[in-house]
Amino acid sequence: MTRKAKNILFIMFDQLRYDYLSCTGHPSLNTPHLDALAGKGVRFSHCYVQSPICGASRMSFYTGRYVHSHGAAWNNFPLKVGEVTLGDHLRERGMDSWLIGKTHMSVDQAGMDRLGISRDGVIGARVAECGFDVFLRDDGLWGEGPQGFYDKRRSPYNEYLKGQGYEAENPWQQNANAGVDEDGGVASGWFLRHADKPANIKEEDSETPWLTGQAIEFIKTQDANSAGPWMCHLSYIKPHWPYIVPAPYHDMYTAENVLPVVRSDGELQNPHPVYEQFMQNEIGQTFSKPGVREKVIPAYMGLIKQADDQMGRLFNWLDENGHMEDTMIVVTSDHGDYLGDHWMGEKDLFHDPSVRVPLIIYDPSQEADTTRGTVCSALVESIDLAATFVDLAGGDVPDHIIEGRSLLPFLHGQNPEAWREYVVSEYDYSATPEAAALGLDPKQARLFMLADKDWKFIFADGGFRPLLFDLKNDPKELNDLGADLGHAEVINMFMKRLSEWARRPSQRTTVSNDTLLKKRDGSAADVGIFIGVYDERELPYDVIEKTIRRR
Ligand SMILES: O=[N+]([O-])c1ccc(OS(=O)(=O)O)cc1
Repeated sequence: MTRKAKNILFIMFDQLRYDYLSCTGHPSLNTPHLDALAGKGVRFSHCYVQSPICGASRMSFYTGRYVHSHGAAWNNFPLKVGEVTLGDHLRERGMDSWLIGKTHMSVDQAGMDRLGISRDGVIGARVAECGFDVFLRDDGLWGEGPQGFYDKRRSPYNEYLKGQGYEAENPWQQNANAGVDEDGGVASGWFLRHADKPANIKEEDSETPWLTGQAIEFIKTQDANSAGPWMCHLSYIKPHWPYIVPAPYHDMYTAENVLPVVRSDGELQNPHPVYEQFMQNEIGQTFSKPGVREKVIPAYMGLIKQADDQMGRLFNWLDENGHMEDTMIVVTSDHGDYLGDHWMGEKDLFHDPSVRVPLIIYDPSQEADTTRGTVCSALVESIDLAATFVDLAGGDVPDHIIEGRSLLPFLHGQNPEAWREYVVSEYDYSATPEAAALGLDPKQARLFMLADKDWKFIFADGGFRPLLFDLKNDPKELNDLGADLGHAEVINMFMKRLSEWARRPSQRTTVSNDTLLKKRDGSAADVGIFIGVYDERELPYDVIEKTIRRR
């Protein structure tokens, strides 16, 4: 029997840097389970997200479209009701599309109201959840301040913890993301100085194992109902902040395992004004203080180690239940984490620690046997996954809607024709304090990164000069050449590419390219429209006799 991928398990971690797995080069963070998956599949070494911020990046994963196309450009900017999602494409091809975990999707309520779509119906429920059917939605940020919760939804995770006997009002905040201080009080994981404490929760109750258990339950249900084929988006919140992890992971790594920081004094001298603002924010300042990385990074590594162990648990279960034979497994992240590199914390800008992500794809199909254990260095964008999944589900990828390209040819040992020469990522910081500090109108607070293997170019709207990094000679991206007149030619080349990219027909989504090509052959005369004809004898006899001159 020929082996063939039937289902897709699309696993996303949140804020997982491309270089924090052993298979991507980390020298002391050992991740044998993810490494083993890479050994059975293909690891893509140059995968970039469409925006280094969660919400915008995810909407690109879930639509296969650039941020500039779908418009949901920052966290909680609603995704337009009209956007066609991965779920829509897959269901059309007979594959279900399920969610377990985080999407950061905000519903376009005004759009739903305008079209009279209620969330109570199947269609409305899917539109409100980014095209997914929801097995479990948990965005994993149950922070609570004087004005209430960041996330107004019911927290299924808190309900689970309360069911397990945790008595706090908000055990996500008081247990899963907090330790215990010297006086027995709550040592909140929001404060980085507590990152080395064990979280005050049983390891098996913490977020990553809990969600893994949910995934196993989901697949059991599918199996019991003989359902499928399915695409399941298993979407973890970790290793995203708060940086705190339960025992035994909290002290598996020490300051000695922390990689040397990647930053230079030169970056502080005359920096680009936008970069300067982000470096100067509280996160950048804190991560630049002595000792902070040494506190935080071991916890970040512990969270990844725990995630890898949970991958071992999940892959084992899949294996025991025959699903390693029929399920494509994809592992990636929505963006990275600066962790103090380049004097930055968080993400937001375009240095590799922020915009580059790990991507591993395991395809059980026989066609993929020749590429197992290989590394593909093609320039890949996160929007390529939607195209890949649609390709796997069957039929042509609708390239007038999905802007990414299928990676199946790479997985099957073929060389796709005319692969892209550069990747694009965008950042709309119009709603941030950094934009306010720079005195920018919302229209101006936008950045566009274009990168190939040699150069990374960042166009900054608002009248600023661009940024430019010579990746061949400065792979750590420490020397911004954007103001260097000697590089005018490279900058010009990228300005042309930006212009080419910006002109793509991204909004012509209601007519396929095939339809356009077919229209060229059709004649308006066939339907009785004769434009610019001087003499009826120019037309075929029967067109005239059977239509215009007919009595
Ligand atoms: O400002 N916030 O509320 C915020 C910022 C970043 C953030 O992280 S993200 O990974 O979900 O983008 C979540 C919330």
